[in-house]
Amino acid sequence: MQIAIVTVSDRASSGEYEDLSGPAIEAWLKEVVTSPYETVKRVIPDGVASVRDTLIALCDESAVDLILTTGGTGPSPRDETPEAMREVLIKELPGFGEQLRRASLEQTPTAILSRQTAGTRGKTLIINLPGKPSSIRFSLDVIFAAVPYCLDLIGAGRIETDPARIKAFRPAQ
Ligand SMILES: Nc1ncnc2c1ncn2[C@@H]1O[C@H](COP(=O)(O)OP(=O)(O)OP(=O)(O)O)[C@@H](O)[C@H]1O
Ligand SMILES: Nc1nc2c(c(=O)[nH]1)N[C@H]1C(S)=C(S)[C@@H](COP(=O)(O)O)O[C@H]1N2
Repeated sequence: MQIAIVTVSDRASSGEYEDLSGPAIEAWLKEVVTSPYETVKRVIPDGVASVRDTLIALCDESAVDLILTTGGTGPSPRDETPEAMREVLIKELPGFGEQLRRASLEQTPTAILSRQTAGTRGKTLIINLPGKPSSIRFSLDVIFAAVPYCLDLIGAGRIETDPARIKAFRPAQ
């Protein structure tokens, strides 16, 4: 089981500030995922080509099971993660973005500005999260129950979670 964490940020990738969002994802996974996995980390600039090429390489060459991206989903000119997703995904799973916006709107009115989505390419599930480090824990908390079953369905590796934190939902077969 390989999980990739991709930080999409011009300033974090240039060293203007320290990447805090990637490490926040890593810390959350450490707390919640109880089955063995390896992490692959990338910190890349915004832009369609940068995000598309990184995601395609992680799917097609590294064959990672799950990719969590953070950043680049807003309306600013350089926010192009969703445009890159369009060139990468074979099947879109819009429910992840819908749930992130629905839940986040109860916290902040600017959640309406987010264009996060998710989907699959081969046996890889890719999910976008917002860029703000403080949004990571909340975002993963509201979507992750559906992730292990989605990985089962696409033939990716199996994930177990600490049920005290996230109860993975697998419908009875
Ligand atoms: N990876 C990150 N690490 C630390 N702080 C971040 C990161 N991504 C975003 N932030 C913080 O959250 C704020 C809002 O996030 P947003 O995604 O709009 O960043 P941004 O201004 O587009 O970053 P950039 O221009 O570098 O891509 C940023 O101003 C920054 O303070
Ligand atoms: N839970 C949560 N969702 C959130 C936010 C947040 O702080 N918390 N920020 C919003 C803002 S201000 C923007 S612009 C969009 C897109 O953020 P991104 O460009 O960093 O991906 O996510 C939104 N969703």
